[in-house]
Amino acid sequence: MEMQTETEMEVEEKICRCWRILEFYSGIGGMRYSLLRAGIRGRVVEAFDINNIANDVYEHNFGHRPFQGNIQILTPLDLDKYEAHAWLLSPPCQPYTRQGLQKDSADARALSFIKILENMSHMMQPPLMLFVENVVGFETSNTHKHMMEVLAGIGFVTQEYILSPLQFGVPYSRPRYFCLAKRKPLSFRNPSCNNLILRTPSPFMPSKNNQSTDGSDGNDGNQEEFNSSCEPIINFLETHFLTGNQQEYMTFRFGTEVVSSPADDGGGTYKNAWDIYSVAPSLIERWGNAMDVVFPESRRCCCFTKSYYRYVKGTGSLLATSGDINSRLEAPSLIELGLRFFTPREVANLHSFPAEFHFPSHTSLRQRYALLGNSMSVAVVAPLLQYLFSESTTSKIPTLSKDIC
Ligand SMILES: C[S@@+](CC[C@H](N)C(=O)[O-])C[C@H]1O[C@@H](n2cnc3c(N)ncnc32)[C@H](O)[C@@H]1O
Repeated sequence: MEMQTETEMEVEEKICRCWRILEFYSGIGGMRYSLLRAGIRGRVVEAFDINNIANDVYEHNFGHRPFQGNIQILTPLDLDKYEAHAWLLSPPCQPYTRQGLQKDSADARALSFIKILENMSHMMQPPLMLFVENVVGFETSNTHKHMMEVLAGIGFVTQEYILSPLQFGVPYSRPRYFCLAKRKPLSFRNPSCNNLILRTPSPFMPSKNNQSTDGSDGNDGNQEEFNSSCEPIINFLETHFLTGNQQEYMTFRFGTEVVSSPADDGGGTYKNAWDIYSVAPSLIERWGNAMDVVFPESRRCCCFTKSYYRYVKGTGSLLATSGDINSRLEAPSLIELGLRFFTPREVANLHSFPAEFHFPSHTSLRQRYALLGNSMSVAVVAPLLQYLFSESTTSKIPTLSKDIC
């Protein structure tokens, strides 16, 4: 009995030591996987998303169904009740994408984010830390300007980054904007980066994998420079889709270890995988010139968008299953390269989602691609979160100390 009480106390103490975190626009849980990978002692006290299917996936993987509804309806009082120390937000990016109309704050999809920012100014206890993810282009928007004004008004100090998985050894080009904000008296470990937009992870990751991109165009800096330090795409492929030669290559390079998950996506529904992932010759004939073709040995592929698989132009790379990287030049036609789409599991691997991540069986292939396309790179977000939560010692916590021992 005594033992039992002791254990309970330990458990309670552990819970007490957690940061209380809110995850807005939770989707399929990219932020939550990043928190896990970062090893943050935090508890997601609530997640919020309007999308039913995204919430199914989140619940399937985390055992908790996010609050389903429009974030816009949340009041300062509602938000205060969560007593959260940190807010993680990845609002819709369509208002700011280069391909879109760039309606910015006039786009209805921007309203919930603007509303939640404004709510912060009216809260009794605004969060102590904030993390925002969006597309490149957000940093020049009106919404961004408004965000910075609100944050400054309630005593936040900020650091901003534009980073891509290519800078973290992952052969995947997905540059994204990130804002890290801490409310005074909390401070960043590296305050010399306050009020700057940086294109390098060096302030928080001074290691061989990251390379300075200061002065780049925001699209990934010097691609060739990154390519040499990235793993080959083959490491992210489902091994049961590899050809005999490619499997030999894997065995030669990595012994018998299987790097990517060989499992199907949870439901076991897609047995004739080759058929559903191969690119139809008619599509190759029509759009071949616009296709981004990569090989298993390639060390870079393009960003997968939510329209991948529905469209081939500009939505993500296609994988050549015959020949090698030199074949692109030698092959008389793209059709000979045996092009196929990356599978959802492979896209998840390139997003650095853990092998335990699965889709519930009722989600369709298109829904899986759409949800993944909206999600984020855990390889990039995890170290950013680690940096955000570091140096936030309890002695500096002004008012919300009751949950932190
Ligand atoms: C860019 S995605 C974020 C995805 C998420 N970070 C992930 O890892 O999957 C934006 C998400 O916000 C949700 N969303 C958009 N507007 C919303 C609103 N007004 N209220 C609640 N959720 C919203 C969408 O359903 C979508 O899942």
